[in-house]
Amino acid sequence: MRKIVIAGNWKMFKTQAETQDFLQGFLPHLEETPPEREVVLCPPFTNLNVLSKSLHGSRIQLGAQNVHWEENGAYTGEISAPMLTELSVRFVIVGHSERRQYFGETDATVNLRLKAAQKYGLTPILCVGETKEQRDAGETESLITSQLDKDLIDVDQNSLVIAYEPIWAIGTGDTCEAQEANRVIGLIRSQLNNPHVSIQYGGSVKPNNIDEIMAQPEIDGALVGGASLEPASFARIVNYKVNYK
Ligand SMILES: O=C(CO)COP(=O)(O)O
Repeated sequence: MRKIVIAGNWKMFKTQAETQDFLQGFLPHLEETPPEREVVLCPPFTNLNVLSKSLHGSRIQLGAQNVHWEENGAYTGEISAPMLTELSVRFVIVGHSERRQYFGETDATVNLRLKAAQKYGLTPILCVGETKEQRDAGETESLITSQLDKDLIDVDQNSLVIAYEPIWAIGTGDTCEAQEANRVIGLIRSQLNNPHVSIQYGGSVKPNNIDEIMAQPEIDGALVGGASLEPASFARIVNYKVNYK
């Protein structure tokens, strides 16, 4: 069964105090959220502890934004999978384009991180997607195929979420047309060997486009950046309406 997974990627936003304010505004809205929708928050590492206590017993799942492939060691600035699972973290974003672009993440290190996450019972959210230049050059399909081929070597597709995040749509307000996102996600699905993998769309998901995005048959959820920082807008996203016309 493909699950619906709506995840907020907070990137490098929110102190612990701001996180508490967010929860106060956001949690009441979850009463309207259909139970089959998984709601995930991926805050900065520094907020995981406070969230793991505040969310105990709540339906919100915790996610991290990165994980190292070793269990421990001399890797200044990195966090390991056992450190995350101790805080009840269930998901981890791996291979986000900002990690690939600014921090030297490669398909080889993405692959190591995916396998380490799974080894410790974390469900990775693998991000793939093309730049504007690659899209304009007609390279979207080949780029995504290459990312999937390399990233998923020896990765268990029974415990995996994929996010299609076209880089040109991230933080730009320039959303990928819902039908086009649906087409690319269908293509990603055709390259997997497990039909039950949930595949999200990410890139300028907002309250005013979530209904159309979620109406697409191939799209199983969303990875939301900016619009997940504000309680009312993230609430509208997780409470998307299914009767979109
Ligand atoms: O990168 C993203 C989620 O991982 C998308 O960010 P925005 O929703 O701010 O475009």
